[in-house]
Amino acid sequence: MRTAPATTAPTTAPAALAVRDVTVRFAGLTALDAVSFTVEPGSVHAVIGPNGAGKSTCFNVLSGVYRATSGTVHLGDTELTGRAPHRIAALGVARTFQNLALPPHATVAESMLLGRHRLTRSGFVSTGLWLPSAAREARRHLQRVREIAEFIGLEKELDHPAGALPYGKQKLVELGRALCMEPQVLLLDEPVAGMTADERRRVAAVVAGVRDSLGISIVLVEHDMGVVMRLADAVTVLDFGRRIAGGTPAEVQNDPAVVRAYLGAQE
Ligand SMILES: Nc1ncnc2c1ncn2[C@@H]1O[C@H](COP(=O)(O)OP(=O)(O)OP(=O)(O)O)[C@@H](O)[C@H]1O
Repeated sequence: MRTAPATTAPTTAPAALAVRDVTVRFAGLTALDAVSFTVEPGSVHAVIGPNGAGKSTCFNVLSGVYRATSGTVHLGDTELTGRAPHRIAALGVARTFQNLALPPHATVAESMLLGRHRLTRSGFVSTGLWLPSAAREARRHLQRVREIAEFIGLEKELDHPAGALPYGKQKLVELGRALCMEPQVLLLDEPVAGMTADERRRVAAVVAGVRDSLGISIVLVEHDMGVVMRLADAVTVLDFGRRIAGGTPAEVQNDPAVVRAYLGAQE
């Protein structure tokens, strides 16, 4: 992996993502029950738990897809609770999807450029008329896309159709697109699911690089315990919608409640 590209994000102090007493109820079922945790700036925070524990629900609340029944989510002083997904993205919380969500015929560069949309000042009219200011802006965005592609090791594929790349690289394109939004927080939904061991290692290295070189906080919902234990600085463990443990990977691994939850899930 290359050295980190300088960020063009606003130079505000990195903010913590604070989840406080978040409850989500679906018709009689409590999917999340007063869950609290804090994602420290520049850390990888994993949310784990057996099937049905509430991980996806938590992810969907953070990204604005689900509305919490009660509780709050803040990024620094900014309240994210109840905002629409595009507003949350604009406030600096970008996400990737569990299933691939790339436009079918776009190149890697075009797919990543989509992530620049909210940072684009020129409207469609000036871009369509190819005004010099719009052309300058387009060049700047493309340059940034190139830097990020280099950072994630996709610079050679920029002009390839994204959909024709191997699965692992397509997932990296999605990650690149999210990085193109210059987020403060990146939400990764099972980033290594369905990957080969090589692809998993590569994605894990890129995620570590995003934290270490770009200082972006990462919330990781992931089933692969090897990846979680290697990458995470902190782990929140959910079971039946409740937070049953939290701490470093080593701490939660030896927590009797966590062991019980996972053993119970295998019965
Ligand atoms: N939209 C929904 N409507 C009704 N119930 C839901 C909805 N989304 C999730 N649930 C329920 O909430 C609970 C938590 O589900 P969730 O998908 O968040 O768990 P998870 O930890 O992500 O599970 P998995 O590891 O299997 O993906 C489950 O009982 C699930 O059936």
